[in-house]
Amino acid sequence: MNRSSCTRSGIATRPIRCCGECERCSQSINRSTNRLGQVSTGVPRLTGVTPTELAAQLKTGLLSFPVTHFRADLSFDEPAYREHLSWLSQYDVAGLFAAGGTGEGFSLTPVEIDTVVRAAVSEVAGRVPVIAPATGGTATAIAQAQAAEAAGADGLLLLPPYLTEAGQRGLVEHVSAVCRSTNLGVTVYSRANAILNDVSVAELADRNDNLVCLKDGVGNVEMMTRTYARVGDRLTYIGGLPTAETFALPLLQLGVSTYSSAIFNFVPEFALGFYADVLAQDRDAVYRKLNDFVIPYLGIRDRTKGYAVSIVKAGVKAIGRPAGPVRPPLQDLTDDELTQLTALIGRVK
Ligand SMILES: O=C([O-])C(=O)C[C@H](O)[C@@H](O)C(=O)[O-]
Repeated sequence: MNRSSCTRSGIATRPIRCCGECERCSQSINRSTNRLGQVSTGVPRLTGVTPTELAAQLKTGLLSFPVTHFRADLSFDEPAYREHLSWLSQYDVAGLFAAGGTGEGFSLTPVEIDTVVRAAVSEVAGRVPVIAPATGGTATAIAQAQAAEAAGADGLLLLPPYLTEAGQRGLVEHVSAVCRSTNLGVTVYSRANAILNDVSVAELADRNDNLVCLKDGVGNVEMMTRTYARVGDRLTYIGGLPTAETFALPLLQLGVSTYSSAIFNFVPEFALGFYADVLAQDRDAVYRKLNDFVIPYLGIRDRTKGYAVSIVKAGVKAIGRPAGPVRPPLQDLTDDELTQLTALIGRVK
């Protein structure tokens, strides 16, 4: 990208891709590196969006968590994935989280995650920030963080490590080690076996300048209230419970300004309309849409564990944009459930 086509110069938010050469972009890169004061990974930033800029950007709109496309043999189907991102790109979102939970990041190898992230970075071409996943134990998550930076991702989503339970002190050290390993802005996902309390979130925010977002996958009103009371606007708060629309209106009152939308994959206009109603705090419209679609959708989703992801792949199939099967240990919806979902989607499309 040459200096004259740098899309960051002269605009406040989107698009965010940086040329890395013009005065504004060089300053941005230097400011980011100096301000973090952390050990450099030796990997040059490819985008120049600072952690602070990323946090500000993510709260300007809905967040897209695309499914990851597989062929019948369960290999990654990059052309179909890219086509899906290209189709979704006509809609206005604030960020794209590649290979997150909905994207079955937990079922991808590190090499596959790198391929998916690079495909997303290339396809999105700087229109919105691309956030890459990091998961597993600390060493694995650090390796993924560094791969994400090298791939040109704009941020990192740190997912819970697998299997083991952990205390708050251990979780703080895990998250801090990953933050120290990267210049990218980090979103930590508090969920499952890695639920952070308010004291831990505050300590993490103090210790790690590049920890910029907390994604809440718990929905504990007291804990969210305590967290916002203690940490305030130092972080951007992202609603990340399964089918996040369900909780979006009440969580807005608790400082959670945006959320990850899995249904955006197959009913993007409905998802964006819902988000607009939430922001406008239009209770009647939100509850109408919950009754029309979201609550009946939960009725199908809750039939089997793991369906929160499987039903999204079924949704894209229902609208004629199949993304292939889910990988085990998830299982696909039955034909009967797919028929019910297709009818439900027909009510709001
Ligand atoms: O990492 C993920 O995909 C999530 O857990 C976010 C989802 O998009 C969730 O918020 C949802 O199902 O709406």
